[in-house]
Amino acid sequence: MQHMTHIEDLGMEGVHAVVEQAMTWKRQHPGRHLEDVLLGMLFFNPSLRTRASFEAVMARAGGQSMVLEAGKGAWAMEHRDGVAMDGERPEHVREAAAVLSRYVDVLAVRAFAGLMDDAEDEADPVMRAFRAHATVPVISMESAREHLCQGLADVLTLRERLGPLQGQPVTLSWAPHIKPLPKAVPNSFLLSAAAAGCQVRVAHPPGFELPAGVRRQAEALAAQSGGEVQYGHEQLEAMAGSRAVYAKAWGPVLPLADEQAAAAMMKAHPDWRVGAGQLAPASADAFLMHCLPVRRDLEVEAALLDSGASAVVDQAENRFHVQRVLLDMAMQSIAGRREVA
Ligand SMILES: CC(=O)N[C@@H](CCCN)C(=O)O
Ligand SMILES: NC(=O)OP(=O)(O)O
Repeated sequence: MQHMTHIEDLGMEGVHAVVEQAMTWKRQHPGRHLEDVLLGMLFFNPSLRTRASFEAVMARAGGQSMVLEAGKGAWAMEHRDGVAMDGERPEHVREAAAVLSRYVDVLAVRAFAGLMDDAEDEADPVMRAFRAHATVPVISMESAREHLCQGLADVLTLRERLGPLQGQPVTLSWAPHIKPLPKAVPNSFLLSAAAAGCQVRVAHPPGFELPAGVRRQAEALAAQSGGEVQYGHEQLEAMAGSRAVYAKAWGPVLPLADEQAAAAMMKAHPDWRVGAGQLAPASADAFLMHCLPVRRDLEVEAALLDSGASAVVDQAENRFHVQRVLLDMAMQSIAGRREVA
């Protein structure tokens, strides 16, 4: 049984295999390869693309999906062990994961970062609890540490537009926001682009460093793939000659003294908003990436989003294509031992 929640579940070769298979299936539809498969989706947070793309894959491939929202329709859920459940969460992940596993073939979970403590978010306690207690494959729909499906769709987008990715310079740029956002998307872009062999440049103002464990892992993947990872505080410098510019808001290094200080840090660098000026030092055919949803004229200039340089809708489409492959791999990993006939 194969869980697919973190890049370590796939490794460098797995990232490559998923992206190449997705490219093949984009050209040649694989048909109803998920016939009779039931996907359970459990959301702790809102979603447009993730929910719609997983539901679309299941419908198109002959399977079915069911959606539950923890704390909204379904019970609010505790994930910690060893605590008396005397608060607002009546259900524990231990039972929820075990019970849902009796109904569905694959369980997909979205549980964003708590944004209180970087070490805790990096340890990814909610997703790890589902991995530990589900008896069917678990797929992450974004957790505290990573957004695996997004990172894979991002690499597919790069691969389609740039061809072989070895040594290709791509820039991940921090962007302003009204409040701290999770680091899962930048973490996963860094990890998957490094695994794909890119020269990844990460630019952010001081105080927004990505978690040390993620950076170490990205460097190890780059060493394996022949890629490279660079960090800097100069946005325009990081753009020079870049083939793609990924704009993303993420929160400061935590724990921070108070929420207001964190929000102030997010608003303190309005000149980091990504627009035509930021793309100017990049290569002439450089394109804009963003995982969406994006705040127009706050994170990214509306005119750039509306221009031919934007790849954000293609990126969102590619979620469908990589998830189709992940679901197929999940089913292959349990061939012959399904819980429900
Ligand atoms: C606005 C917001 O909360 N964005 C979330 C989700 C992005 C893609 N799923 C984030 O930045 O992680
Ligand atoms: N990019 C992404 O995961 O979008 P949603 O949050 O809308 O699912």
